Amino acid sequence: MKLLLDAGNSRIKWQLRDRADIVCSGVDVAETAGLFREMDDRLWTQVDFVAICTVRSESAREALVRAIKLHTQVPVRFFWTEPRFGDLVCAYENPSAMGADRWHAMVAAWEVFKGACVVIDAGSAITVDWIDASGRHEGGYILPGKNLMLDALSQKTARVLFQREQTLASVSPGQTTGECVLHGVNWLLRALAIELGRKTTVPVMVTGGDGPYIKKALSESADPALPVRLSPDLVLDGLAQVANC
Ligand SMILES: Nc1ncnc2c1ncn2[C@@H]1O[C@H](COP(=O)(O)OP(=O)(O)O)[C@@H](O)[C@H]1O
Ligand SMILES: CC(C)(COP(=O)(O)O)[C@@H](O)C(=O)NCCC(=O)O
Ligand SMILES: [K+]
Repeated sequence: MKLLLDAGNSRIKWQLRDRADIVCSGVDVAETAGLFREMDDRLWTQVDFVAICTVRSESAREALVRAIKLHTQVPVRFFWTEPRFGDLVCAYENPSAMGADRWHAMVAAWEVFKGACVVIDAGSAITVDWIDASGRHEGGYILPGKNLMLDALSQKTARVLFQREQTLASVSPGQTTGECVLHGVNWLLRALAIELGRKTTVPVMVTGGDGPYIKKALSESADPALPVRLSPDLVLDGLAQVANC
């Protein structure tokens, strides 16, 4: 069985897969021993390969390897952005500079649609990437995600004081600082989805922690005929494909 990891800037998501079956899974913020609390000794003996997609720092990458080596000595391999995978071709002149999460998300989306599509990953950062009908990556955008926007406001202003409430989905004009900030960020995410829905004629694949919010806004605003698919494990799906498991 293959252990697959997607180490994003906020959270590390992992799954133990037996081909397409997800046998065990977990998520945590840090690469500590507790990351794999859902695994037991019996499952660890069944792991024969570890595949990792990371956008974290080099020191975090090394810490992750140490955390894995506490449990298993099987090969651990990192997968980075490649110039191409099958028909999918990276737009970057220097593909290794593009986040490996973006690449593996695109690999998985291309496998699903096998045609022109947009991939939006609403994680710590929000990334939007376009693929044309031939598999050529046309390019994309990188924007701050919801938490990063809230962090920027609380750290770079003196008097914008608010509590975080992740569940608040309203976009009505706020009447307290907290409402103004939280509704404002929701409004921006919604505006992004509406703009995407208005401009896009090709299927949209959505992933990331704030993916459900983007998907909902897209579904409410775009042409009902526009295919919009939410796939929370998109990066792991792409990684599984590239790692050939
Ligand atoms: N339990 C949660 N912990 C952290 N972020 C969450 C959680 N639930 C939703 N989110 C949202 O998800 C975003 C992070 O998404 P995620 O896909 O985990 O990021 P990354 O891939 O960068 O690690 C945050 O901006 C936040 O708004
Ligand atoms: C843009 C990202 C920060 C997104 O990461 P995430 O929000 O999923 O943690 C990551 O893909 C990254 O570090 N990219 C490197 C720069 C680039 O893609 O051009
Ligand atoms: K992201």
